[in-house]
Amino acid sequence: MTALVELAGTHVVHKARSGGLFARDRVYALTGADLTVAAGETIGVVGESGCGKSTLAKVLVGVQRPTSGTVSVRGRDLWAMAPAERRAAIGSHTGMIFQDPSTALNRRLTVRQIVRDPLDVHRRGTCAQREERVRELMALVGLPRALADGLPGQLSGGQRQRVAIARALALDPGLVVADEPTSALDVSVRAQILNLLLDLKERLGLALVFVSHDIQTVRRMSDRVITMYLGRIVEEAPADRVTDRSRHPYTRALFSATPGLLAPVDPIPLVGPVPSATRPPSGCPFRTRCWKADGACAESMPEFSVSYTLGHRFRCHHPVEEDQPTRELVRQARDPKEPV
Ligand SMILES: Nc1ncnc2c1ncn2[C@@H]1O[C@H](COP(=O)(O)OP(=O)(O)OP(=O)(O)O)[C@@H](O)[C@H]1O
Repeated sequence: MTALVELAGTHVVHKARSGGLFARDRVYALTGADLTVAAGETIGVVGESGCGKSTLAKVLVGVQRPTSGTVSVRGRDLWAMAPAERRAAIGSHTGMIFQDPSTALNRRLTVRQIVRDPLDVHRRGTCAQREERVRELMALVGLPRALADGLPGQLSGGQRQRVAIARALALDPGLVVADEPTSALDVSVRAQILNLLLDLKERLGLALVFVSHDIQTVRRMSDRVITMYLGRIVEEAPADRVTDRSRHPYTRALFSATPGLLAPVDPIPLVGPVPSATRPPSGCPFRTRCWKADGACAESMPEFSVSYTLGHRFRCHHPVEEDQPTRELVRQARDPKEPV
């Protein structure tokens, strides 16, 4: 498999927003992320709000510079490149689709100008070739030609997201990262946009990284699913195993709480809230809510273990047995004195 983009030991640490000018608080938005995105695959990213999904997405497309660690695009360290070279690499290899097309698109530009913008910035082809490419892209995402001179404010939410997708595809990138691409849209058009993304992925051989709170959709769209917790990737599993054969207790809990996936089973009860990303717990970040946690979990963050099945890895001192039914875990979590 050719790696399009690769993260190695990548960290993102922010200054806390609420802390004031001289505050020392740091937000550990992404901690030690290792990830390879290969040509043509779809990776779904799941986890609770604030766990670092958007940060991971932005790091993959070069919008967010990591505090440490590397981001390699086709084998070359993105942040070791000169700025002009980096901009060219980001533009030609990656595209990003944001959650809300009404804020992501410049309201004063026409559809034609928005879709053409990356071609102008990266000086692709002649003027006539750029116009031809805009027509091609609009057709590709199912936008009628008549909308070329319209403004974003004159379009429906679904049409605006199609414009954003056309712009993301303008330079023919190998990887498109979609961060909650349908959550700002009416329920009736969500399926159309998801189907469009899947169709484009097939037709263009794109790799797709898909971030969403909608776990059912992530599972349906993806080849592999990544679970994040408090800035860390804690599990990576093939999509057809992640629902009921995942090994990390947190992944099992997350999927057990998603209606319709594991019926009939109650959600695994977790104790307490997600800790603050400014003060993550020592060792495994999930230990404060995990029914399996013991002293070892407070001591160290386990390394990734590789399961029997290729492409499945997880970081846990006390992983769930592969064939252990989730309803058994619900019982254990309700009565932690039961042997694990
Ligand atoms: N620019 C920033 N400055 C300070 N903190 C930030 C910044 N960007 C993100 N964070 C914090 O980093 C953590 C990870 O944020 P991120 O947006 O990646 O999470 P997320 O999983 O995408 O959340 P959601 O699902 O709610 O969109 C959060 O605690 C967030 O508040």
